[in-house]
Amino acid sequence: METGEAYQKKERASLVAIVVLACLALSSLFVAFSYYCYIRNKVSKRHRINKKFDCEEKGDCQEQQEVTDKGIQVFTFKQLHSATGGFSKSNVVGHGGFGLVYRGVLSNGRKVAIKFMDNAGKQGEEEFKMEVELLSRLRSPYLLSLLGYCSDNSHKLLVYEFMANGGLQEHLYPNNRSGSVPLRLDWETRMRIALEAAKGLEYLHEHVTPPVIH
Ligand SMILES: Nc1ncnc2c1ncn2[C@@H]1O[C@H](COP(=O)(O)OP(=O)(O)OP(=O)(O)O)[C@@H](O)[C@H]1O
Repeated sequence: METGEAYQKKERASLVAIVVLACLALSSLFVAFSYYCYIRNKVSKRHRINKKFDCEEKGDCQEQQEVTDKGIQVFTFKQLHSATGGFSKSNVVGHGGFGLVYRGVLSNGRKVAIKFMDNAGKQGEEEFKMEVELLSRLRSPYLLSLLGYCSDNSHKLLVYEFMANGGLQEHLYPNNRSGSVPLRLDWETRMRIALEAAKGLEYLHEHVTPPVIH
């Protein structure tokens, strides 16, 4: 007959054995899972590289378009070059504080406005990325959205939705070089434009952190 003390000892030993076995099982599971993640990451990396080489060989890299977490596309200079017919003069639609603005058509047929930065060399990569980051946070139905950008050291460009009717400024002061035909606006339309422009400003001043004040 086992004494009560011996029985308790046995019970403790089996409890310790169970705990040790459970810990071992958990650690093996953890090691196996980490190894699985590592292999999966490696395989998908290789897959991405192969795809990149494939598309570069075939010359159709549009499908592999890089997109930031804010949904902003990262274009190559080559893509924007071909979208604007080699930045041809005939595609210049304006000139602003950033630089020349070109009309362009992306490979998927989307019409865009491409702002080509003057003196790109003077602005650092980080500074430009910060600007892109700020612009990509602006989302309002009253503002033109930034669709993407390109930054390859010597070239910095921003890609926006294209305003088919040109900017409001051209309609207020139609004798500029963009050549857009002034719209005939009734008073109701003028009031709507003024109200929506004010809503765009309100968004920039009141709903963006830090506020954009120009
Ligand atoms: N998205 C667009 N679609 C069509 N045309 C555009 C677009 N963006 C700019 N433009 C044209 O390019 C011109 C210059 O625009 P841009 O925004 O660079 O200068 P801006 O209005 O003076 O502003 P900023 O001083 O901030 O650069 C506009 O007046 C307009 O004719």
